[in-house]
Amino acid sequence: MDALKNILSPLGMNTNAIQDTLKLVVIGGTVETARRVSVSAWNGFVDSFFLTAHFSEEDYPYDWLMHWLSKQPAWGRSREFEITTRSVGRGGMSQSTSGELDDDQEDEDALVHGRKKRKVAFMPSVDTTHTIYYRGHWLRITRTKRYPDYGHGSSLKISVVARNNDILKKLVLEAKKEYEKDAEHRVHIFLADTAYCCWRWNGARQKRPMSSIVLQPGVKDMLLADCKDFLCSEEWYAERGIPFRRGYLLHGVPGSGKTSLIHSLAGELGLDIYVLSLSAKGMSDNTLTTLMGYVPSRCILLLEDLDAAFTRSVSRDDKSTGAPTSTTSTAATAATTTESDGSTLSLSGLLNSLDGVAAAEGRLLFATTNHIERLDPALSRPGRMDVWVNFTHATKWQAEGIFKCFFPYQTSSSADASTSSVPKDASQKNLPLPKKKSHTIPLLTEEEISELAKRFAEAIPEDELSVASLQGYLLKNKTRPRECVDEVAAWVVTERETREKLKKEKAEREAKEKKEAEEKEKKEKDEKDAKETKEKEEKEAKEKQERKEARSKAKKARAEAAAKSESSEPASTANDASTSDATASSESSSSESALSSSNESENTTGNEGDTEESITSEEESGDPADDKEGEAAKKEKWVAVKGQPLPAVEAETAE
Ligand SMILES: Nc1ncnc2c1ncn2[C@@H]1O[C@H](COP(=O)(O)OP(=O)(O)OP(=O)(O)O)[C@@H](O)[C@H]1O
Repeated sequence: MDALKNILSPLGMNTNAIQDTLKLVVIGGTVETARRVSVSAWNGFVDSFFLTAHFSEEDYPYDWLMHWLSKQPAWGRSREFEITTRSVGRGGMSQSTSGELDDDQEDEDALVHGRKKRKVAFMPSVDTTHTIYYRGHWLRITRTKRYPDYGHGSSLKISVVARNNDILKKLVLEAKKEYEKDAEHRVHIFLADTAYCCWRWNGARQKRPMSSIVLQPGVKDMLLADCKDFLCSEEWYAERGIPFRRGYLLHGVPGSGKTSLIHSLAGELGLDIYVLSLSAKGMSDNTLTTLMGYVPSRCILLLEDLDAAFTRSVSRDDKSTGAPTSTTSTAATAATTTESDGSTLSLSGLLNSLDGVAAAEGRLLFATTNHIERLDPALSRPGRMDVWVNFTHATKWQAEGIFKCFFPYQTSSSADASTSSVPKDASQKNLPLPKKKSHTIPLLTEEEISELAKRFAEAIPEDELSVASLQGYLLKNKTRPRECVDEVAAWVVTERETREKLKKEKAEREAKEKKEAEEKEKKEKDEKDAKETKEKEEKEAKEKQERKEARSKAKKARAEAAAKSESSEPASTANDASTSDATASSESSSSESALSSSNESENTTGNEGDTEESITSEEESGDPADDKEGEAAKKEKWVAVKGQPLPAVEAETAE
């Protein structure tokens, strides 16, 4: 302190005030450090007595626990809330116990201004710890967000003071049972996320009763029995060494009930549906294999519009046999197709992921397609697609069935009642009763409905209209059963006309597109040809120009040589004859060497020069102006080499 005083005193500062401040800093720091150490020591001490379980949002137990917690009053009494309109967990269940903001909780389906009321629920906020008493133990529960910036990735931490983890096991089991009980009436849908190579829960749909699907007699029963039989035959498959998988190929016209049947089967069998689109952006062999590896054992794996993936990008390498291949060969064939969006998928990759080692056991594979003829036989062979079902346009039998599904009838006991009765018809026995009267449907007797259904079916042409279009017509007339039958014949005519019109328009559009494509192709070809011709002409002109320049250069050189020899001539005349001859011959040889050097310079371009020279001599003969110049040059040369025999000069000129 004294040392500090010594330092500060020359600066003229109030040393007492600074000392006090420093004391405060030191004391404060010591107290805070002591507090932190004691808190962490206490936490460590407490944690040493606690068993802790972590539940991640990506996995099912998180949903079970969240669902269970939503039923716990203590969870609902939390003093810090997150208010949400989103349903909690995959079950789509809101936090019923944590308090609803709606006044009339009973009227769940009520509409406000034509929209369904949104339920607002309280949820304990993240990063707060709640204590819940459960079976003689205090549970400390904390919900945390692992990636707060991205708004997802919640996890749950449950700690309990206990000797072993039995209490946690019991808790998870109980939560699971409750969750499954509540989810009994729903089908969970998961979609493939190609970006993160995982399955994302997409919602829970109400189960669709099998009776609402109208197919040819026996088809539904056959499929249901087959699925049930498969699901309980694991041992049978294991004993025979057959992979425990089964594939169903539902093919046929659009709007014939393929997807609806799968949803209905999932509800009946209590399975979740995992939907995979092979033509999804970023789908590759590796992504597909990884996704297949994450498919749980008892579920429905749905590959929709299988042919669409093939027309888009999937191709099969020539060598592939369609049998399961090794990873190396998959990687090799993966390179066969690469889309601009980065999707790389090969048929070998698809086959490999369907029944390779990483493929899940115990799953039911359902694939739908509108164009079975486009599928590779390796994909649809037994073992991959064991059961094939063809879906056609509506038959009269189906028309009758779907009519009965739409219009419930009254029983004799409730003849005067204003509500619909429970249908007795076997095909309608599973139809849920309407919760409340939403529109006025006249209740007809069973006989009348049967009669109307028959008349309706008679008016529907066999195997011409899709069941979806019949459903559309019935939906439009859902409150007018009698008028619906009276007007059906006219509707069929209109429908035919519309279809014809659409067909014609489509044909015209296709023809137009084809014509446009052809014209475009022709135009492109013409443009290309014109461009090529122009380029050729330009090249030729350039070459000609270059040759001309070379020629004029050569001529200039010759002229210079001739001029030089002319200027030296008077001097030579003064000398004696012998000297003159010698000089002349030496000049001539120098002019020759000048000429030959100019020729050499022309020839330095190699082969091109050779060609040029031959062309030049041809051109020279054809061009009168050049001829004149040539004559003059010859004359000059003659003057330059006079005294030498003419043929030699000519020969040289020709050179
Ligand atoms: N056989 C059927 N029984 C009952 N409803 C049907 C039937 N076929 C079609 N529908 C109705 O038509 C609509 C379309 O059916 P769905 O999507 O199942 O047809 P799809 O064959 O899968 O068509 P796409 O091949 O175009 O996918 C649904 O609303 C469904 O209720």
